Amino acid sequence: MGRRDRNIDELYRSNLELNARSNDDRLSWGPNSPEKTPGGLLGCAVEDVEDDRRLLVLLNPKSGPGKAREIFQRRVVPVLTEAEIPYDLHVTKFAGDARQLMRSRDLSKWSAIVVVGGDGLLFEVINGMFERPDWESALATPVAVVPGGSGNGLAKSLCYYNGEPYDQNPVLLSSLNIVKGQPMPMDLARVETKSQIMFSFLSIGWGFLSDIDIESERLRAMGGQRFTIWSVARLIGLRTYYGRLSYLPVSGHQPVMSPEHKGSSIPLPRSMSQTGARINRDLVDEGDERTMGVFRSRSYNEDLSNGGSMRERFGSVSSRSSMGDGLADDPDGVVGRPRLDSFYSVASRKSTFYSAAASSYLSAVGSSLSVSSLDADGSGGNLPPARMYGPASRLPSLTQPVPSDWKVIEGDFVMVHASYQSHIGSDAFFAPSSKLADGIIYLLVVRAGITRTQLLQFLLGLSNGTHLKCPLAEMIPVRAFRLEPKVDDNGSNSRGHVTVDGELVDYGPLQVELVPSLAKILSR
Ligand SMILES: Nc1ncnc2c1ncn2[C@@H]1O[C@H](COP(=O)(O)OP(=O)(O)OP(=O)(O)O)[C@@H](O)[C@H]1O
Repeated sequence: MGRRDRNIDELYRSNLELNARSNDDRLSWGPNSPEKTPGGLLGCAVEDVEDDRRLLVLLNPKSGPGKAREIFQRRVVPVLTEAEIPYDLHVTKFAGDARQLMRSRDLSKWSAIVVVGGDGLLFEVINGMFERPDWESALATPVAVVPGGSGNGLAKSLCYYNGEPYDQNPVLLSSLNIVKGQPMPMDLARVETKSQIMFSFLSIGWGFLSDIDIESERLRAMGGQRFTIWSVARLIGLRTYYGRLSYLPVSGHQPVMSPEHKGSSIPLPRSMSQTGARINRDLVDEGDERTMGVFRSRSYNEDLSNGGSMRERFGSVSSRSSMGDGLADDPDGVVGRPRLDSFYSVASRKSTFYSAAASSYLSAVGSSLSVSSLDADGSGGNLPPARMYGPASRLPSLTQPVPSDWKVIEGDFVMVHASYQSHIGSDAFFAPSSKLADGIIYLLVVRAGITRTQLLQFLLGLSNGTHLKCPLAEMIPVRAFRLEPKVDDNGSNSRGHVTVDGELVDYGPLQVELVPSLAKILSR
């Protein structure tokens, strides 16, 4: 172990001791700042070690309670300085800024992309990577997270996977992941709605938990507390939503549910067509043709276990919706189903482009950043229209029936929530069995009929992973699923919300399939 490593380890140990002594001042590293400690945080000479790492740090000053700048300057910079890792900092100016940056920059300049903020900022970064024709090589650049948001589900999950005590000092642990971590494969979910394709690293939700997430936005200044307060409000005004859930179970995995649930009678499903629901009319019209689909789950599972490059496994498709041609245009040919839909108004994205030149920068010693290194012409005005690239779907389209070996449940739900990480928030231990790259979506289903008391028990259990003892809460490991919330005749959403990684998406049908090990994240 070199001196630099020893210094970082010492930093880690001394900070844990510091935290044990004082819970009031976890920020306290002493008066260090990059300007004040040109020789490193501990004032030690550091050996010259061959290290060509350079980070791009994206910081959302509006994350959570708005402390991301302070967190970065006081607690991350000292670690990077000690490790002598130079970085370029971009402070986001508006929602979508990080996404545009990821779409338009030469990522080969950086060894990793560090997100200082919440899960929403990482969602932008990942989806920006998929807006590049070279998405596959973009995804080879690992991401890293420093928790500064309200939820911070991925940061907490990483600590859980590594057996580290997140609550003692999440920022330090995340910083150590950056300087000492290795790129680890991470599953992503490909999500398709009627108008969008996106890639998710954390969760997808409909109903109760998503309602809390979105409706508590007005309490953002409170940080994570906002979820607790709004949970009480939603418990009092408990809502149910009608819809249909179809899923492909992971073979060999049994659903996890409470003993009470196993014996309880669940309300019988109603037929969607009899209710006059507008959901997926094609499915109703096509009737038994669902067995004709070529996208059988058997081949889906085989795909999952195959090796090879992502292109070999899935093909590659770009969605060119705004241009209206609706055809997949991958020059290498398309293995999967061509995309017919599209999204993103090209005009609106262009009009909201801001140059990175307007951002402020900080640099570790010896890493001063010239503005031009981020934004060559300072204008940023010549971006190509946004398109979504990435692996093609192996599922039937949203308007086609699901394969015959999928399971289907229909009726009233309190929530459906899915995740591929252990934690969907720093205090929401959603899927204790989940791993970073296990190829599994954990699908939590809570049907109508649950009482407020039971739901309260569920919420309390969510902090320590005992929520599945709650009657009517069922956790199903799946490879893919389709959610079809009933949309009112007037197109409204019955006050419910659908979210992807905590971001609001259109209320309507969506389809999700896990793509194993699609991204890389720095972890130990
Ligand atoms: N400068 C900015 N001003 C306003 N919004 C921004 C800015 N930069 C990013 N955003 C948007 O803010 C949203 C929330 O950001 P972020 O995820 O960092 O914090 P959070 O929502 O508090 O945390 P979490 O997602 O973990 O709950 C994201 O959707 C992102 O697009």
